[in-house]
Amino acid sequence: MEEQARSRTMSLWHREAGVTEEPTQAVMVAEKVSAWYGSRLAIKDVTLTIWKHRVTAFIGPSGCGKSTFLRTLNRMHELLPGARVEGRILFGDQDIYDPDVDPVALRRRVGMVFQRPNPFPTMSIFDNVAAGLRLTGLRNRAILEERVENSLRQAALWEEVKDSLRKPATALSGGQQQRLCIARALAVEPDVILMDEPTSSLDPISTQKIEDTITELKEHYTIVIVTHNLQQAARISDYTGLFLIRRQGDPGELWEMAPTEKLFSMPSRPETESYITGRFG
Ligand SMILES: Nc1ncnc2c1ncn2[C@@H]1O[C@H](COP(=O)(O)OP(=O)(O)OP(=O)(O)O)[C@@H](O)[C@H]1O
Repeated sequence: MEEQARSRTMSLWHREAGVTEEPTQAVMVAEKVSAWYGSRLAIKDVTLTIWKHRVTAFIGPSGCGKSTFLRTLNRMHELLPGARVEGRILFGDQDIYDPDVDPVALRRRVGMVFQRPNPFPTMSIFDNVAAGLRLTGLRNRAILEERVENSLRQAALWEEVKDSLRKPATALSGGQQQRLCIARALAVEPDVILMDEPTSSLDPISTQKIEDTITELKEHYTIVIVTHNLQQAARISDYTGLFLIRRQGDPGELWEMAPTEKLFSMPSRPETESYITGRFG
């Protein structure tokens, strides 16, 4: 019964968002998610669906809560002292905020890539990718090697590093380090990968490589990306959500979410039009 009600509500949201057909399965559904830093409400009542094997981008001006919302999707927000979340986030059929959900296990299925490449600096390229697998107890050398190679291939880094797997990760360029971090996230075979401005510290060529990688990855993974770059959202995402704040000091809100083509060509709200045409933000 609850399942039926949920699917009716989802259909309504989709119609509002301009989605005429449900394109794939919903992987995550956020319902009225609010998040605080101490007493400061940073995002308010965010409701949206993340679709399987699609790229969803979040755009919006600085400070409107894009990263905060992203971090609620794998319970990283709560790692900060005083931070808390209200609302529900369904991953499959389970609310990830249920008391019996292990956040560490969740983060294996909903992985994260950060703004600045953050490889483990004392580890080799191989060990960076193998680290998460070893934590799951995998010790078999042949399987480890296979998984590391596959992950590096998926992250489009294998050809560049296959002869230097024992070198320290810090010997790589910034763009290569970011693809290494993507490979590290992929190694534990997550369902969803969250990316928080993954190219903002990179040059245009490295950025393009990561964008190409994201487009290939969506065949097997669901990707959610925060980006400041509207062209990037338009190039690589299937769905785009715009976050805005009404007035300084107000919490961020999901202002409009739609298939990317629609959001950029026929937005429903005037503020969306102003933002995407560069009139503010
Ligand atoms: N660690 C923190 N402690 C207290 N407040 C925070 C913290 N991180 C973010 N905030 C506040 O929460 C609000 C949303 O920030 P958030 O970083 O999610 O926005 P954003 O849209 O991702 O911004 P940007 O595009 O600049 O990264 C802002 O007002 C910010 O100041």
